[in-house]
Amino acid sequence: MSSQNLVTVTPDKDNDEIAIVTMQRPPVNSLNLELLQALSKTLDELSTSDFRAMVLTSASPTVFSAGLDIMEMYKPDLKRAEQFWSTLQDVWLKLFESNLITAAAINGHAPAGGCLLAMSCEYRAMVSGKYSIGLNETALGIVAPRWFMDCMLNTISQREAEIALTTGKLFSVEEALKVGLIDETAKDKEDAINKCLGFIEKFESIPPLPRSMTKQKFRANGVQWLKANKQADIDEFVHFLKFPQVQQSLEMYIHMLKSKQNKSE
Ligand SMILES: CCCCCCCC/C=C\CC(=O)SCCNC(=O)CCNC(=O)[C@H](O)C(C)(C)COP(=O)(O)OP(=O)(O)OC[C@H]1O[C@@H](n2cnc3c(N)ncnc32)[C@H](O)[C@@H]1OP(=O)(O)O
Repeated sequence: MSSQNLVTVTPDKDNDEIAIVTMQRPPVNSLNLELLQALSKTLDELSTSDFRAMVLTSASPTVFSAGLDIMEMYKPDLKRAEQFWSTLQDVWLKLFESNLITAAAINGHAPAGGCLLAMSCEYRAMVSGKYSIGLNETALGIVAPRWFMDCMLNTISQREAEIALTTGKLFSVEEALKVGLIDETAKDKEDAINKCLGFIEKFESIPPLPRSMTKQKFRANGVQWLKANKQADIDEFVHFLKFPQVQQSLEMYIHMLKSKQNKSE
């Protein structure tokens, strides 16, 4: 699939000022460099378009996004790893600070980087079922960067976030609702999108500029650090990937994912 098709933008059928942004990198929307570049380009285009709101969702029937593509971190080409991390930073900044009203229709699992994308939006509706969401990095032997933590702190309490991150917790849908990691549950993807549209409707009579400026002021603390430390954060990521223990943990995790597949055959 060409990178142009990795993300689609469709106006909502009843309101052409709302963009339905769909990630479609089968099977699990793992965030590789090309999907991140497609997301980054889409966010640039939306920021200068007539759209005033967006709903982020996925074309997969059971996965919103499986997070970062582990193959980008396992035995990486270091130049590509730099570009990969820099693009992830850009996607986060563009989504977290977007002028648009942003909502996520989480139609399946959203671990790690998938959770980050959802938390970067202003509102989350998640389909009920045996899905999970959270920042599970420590369970994989890796450390979520500071700005992932800041993003979670914009969503749930510091205490819940610290316990969740240190234990690598993946929340069930019900648990996520209880701590406020998601705002509502939905019965299916269509219902999740409708709930996002309901959230967007709240701003019908609010002028867009003061709205987005207010949002950005709330979010400024989280983004200031990354803006001031972008290159240091990239260097830390690349340095981190060079540790043999990190590569071993990733190898074991990849093995676990593949053997899980074999077991169910
Ligand atoms: C600056 C300081 C240092 C910073 C250090 C790094 C910080 C890194 C920050 C974020 C990290 C991440 O985002 S890591 C990714 C974390 N993601 C996960 O743990 C999820 C892993 N996947 C799953 O649990 C499941 O796949 C699923 C629940 C999402 C879906 O399950 P399902 O049964 O539907 O699908 P399969 O498990 O059979 O998977 C299908 C297929 O996809 C491959 N796969 C799954 N996830 C990933 C992934 N994240 N990256 C790459 N590939 C993935 C899986 O292996 C299967 O592949 P094959 O069909 O080839 O076997």
